[in-house]
Amino acid sequence: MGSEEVHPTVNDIKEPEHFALESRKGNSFSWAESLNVVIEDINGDDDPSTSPEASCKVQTIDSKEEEDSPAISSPEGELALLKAAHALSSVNRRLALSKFFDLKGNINVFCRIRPHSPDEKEAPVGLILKSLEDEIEITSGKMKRNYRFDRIFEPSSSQDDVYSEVEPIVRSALDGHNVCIFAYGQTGTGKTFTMEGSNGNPGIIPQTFQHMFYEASRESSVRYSFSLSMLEIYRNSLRDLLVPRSRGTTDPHGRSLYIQMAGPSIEVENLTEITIISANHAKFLYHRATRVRSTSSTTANETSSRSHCLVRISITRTFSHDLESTSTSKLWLIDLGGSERFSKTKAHGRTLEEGKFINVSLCALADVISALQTRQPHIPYRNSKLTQLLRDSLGMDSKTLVLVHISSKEDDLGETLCSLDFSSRALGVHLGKDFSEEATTKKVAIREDVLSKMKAYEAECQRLSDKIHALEIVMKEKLQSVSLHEQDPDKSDKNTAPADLEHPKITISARERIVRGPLFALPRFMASTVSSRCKKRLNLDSMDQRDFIGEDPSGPAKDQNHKGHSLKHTQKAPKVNISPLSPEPALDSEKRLNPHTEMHEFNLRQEKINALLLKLRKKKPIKTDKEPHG
Ligand SMILES: Nc1ncnc2c1ncn2[C@@H]1O[C@H](COP(=O)(O)OP(=O)(O)OP(=O)(O)O)[C@@H](O)[C@H]1O
Repeated sequence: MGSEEVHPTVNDIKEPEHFALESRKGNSFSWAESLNVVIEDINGDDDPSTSPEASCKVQTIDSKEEEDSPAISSPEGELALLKAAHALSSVNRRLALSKFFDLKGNINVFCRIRPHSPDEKEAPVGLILKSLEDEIEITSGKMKRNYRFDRIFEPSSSQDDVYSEVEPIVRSALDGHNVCIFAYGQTGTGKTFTMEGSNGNPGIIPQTFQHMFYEASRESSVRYSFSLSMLEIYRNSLRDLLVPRSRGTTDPHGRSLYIQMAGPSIEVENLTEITIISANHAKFLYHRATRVRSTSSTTANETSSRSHCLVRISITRTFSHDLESTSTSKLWLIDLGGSERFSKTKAHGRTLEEGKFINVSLCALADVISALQTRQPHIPYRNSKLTQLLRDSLGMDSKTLVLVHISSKEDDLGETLCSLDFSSRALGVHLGKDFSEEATTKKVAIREDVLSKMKAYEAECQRLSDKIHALEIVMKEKLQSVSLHEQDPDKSDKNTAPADLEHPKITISARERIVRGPLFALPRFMASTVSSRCKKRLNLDSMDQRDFIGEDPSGPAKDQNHKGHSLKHTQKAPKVNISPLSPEPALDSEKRLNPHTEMHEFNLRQEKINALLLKLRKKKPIKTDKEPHG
């Protein structure tokens, strides 16, 4: 009997991403949990004969047993089982993440308090600012006010503290959700510091680049491709930051950017989009783009941002069981222009105009978030370019995180209260949320529990991935030694254990391996990486790889050195799509996840997994007679 007919393959079961997205509908949690028990039962972690280590051994089983347990009587079967377990852990992780957001809500508001800068000549008079768990208490004279947040970062909090709380939301963008992360606050309170960071103290944006590529390298059933766009909204008009700006025009090619509705999704016509091939590549492009951002000196900040700066990462996922099947999500990382009180900043002329535009669009954003929080039938997206642009990434199943920045200086009290009021609206604290101590403690405990489960599933995924890779290496070695034997039996006999030859079914020909798809594909370490595939396709005329591969281009000296390359590169036409993973355009609104189709697929796959597990359960322990190879 051909092994393909006998062995359940990962193609039957391996695609968890579709159904993971529908975790909130139906009973997927209990389903996943019960499957987990079954898998553990079969896998028998405590039983050395069925442990993944044992999978690396050549197994001797009688033919009766082989018939009964075809799935794991061979390395291929063992691999299928490991991949099934990996897929399941992956589902569990995604379900835990969805549950986490169910508990937290799709809109989260954090607060970061800026520390006093060491070079401030006199110690500033501070507000009596207490942060009690998730609450801030402001006392100034007779005034005392309390504000709630999902999370508060004290002045002593590090960039890593912040990113560890942001990480789940970035993870959910990788799982297919649209995500917006905003830095909001008064001028000079540290928005750019939080988003961008400094040398040696990277903020959310560089850490996200790093995280994305790390996660992509760990995934075996989904391939990711990422592309980057950057724009600013300056005085209510859009500017592409990935093209060089010549004096007096927003775009040397004379193109204007238009916001367009493409079905349910929003596109920006003429916006440059560059496929990014590594975290360093992304950082390089980011730093180059920020140099053309509109900034000027104000009383509050020497390099005050006079616009909203938006980084858009389009994440295209290609499912390895079906290369035709792709989905694209958007991750927006937004450094908003600073909110201002003109009586305080004494702004005039152009600076005053810029400030007005910023304030108007911030109000529009607050209105949209507030309408979403209170589930209004009408969401006023059209009131500003900012909210029009983010229409498909705010609301519905998208995740939103607002990081409100405040100063603890008494002098900034007015601005601080404005920012806190904005956050109250966004968080909906006055909308009858149950904030009793008991309810909060309970909620926090559940959240922690879900989060720790999620981390445990992540660790499990990693463990299984390692085992899969180890087994693939062993299989590959066997395959090589058997092909050697076929070419020159005398030579290869010396290297090949007789037991190997007793089990010729592991000798899958190269042709078969291709036909049989990803399960039997080359081990991961031999396959070309995203980066190498991209490199091949990349037009080296338009992009100097040395600019970003293996080096962090963020340093000013380096930026200078590469100015020539940058300019050359930015002359490219927009929408550079050199994705090696999908022949389709990186952005395909048609293929965005449809909840109904997803649910249907979920049910189908659930049935398949049940059938497979029933089959696997009949298996008896396998006797082994040889130590692992690798
Ligand atoms: N948490 C922090 N730790 C250390 N330094 C900080 C922190 N937050 C802000 N700063 C410093 O404060 C200064 C102003 O910060 P930043 O430029 O990030 O403010 P901003 O809110 O982006 O201002 P604007 O709206 O005017 O652009 C910078 O020198 C920055 O390095």
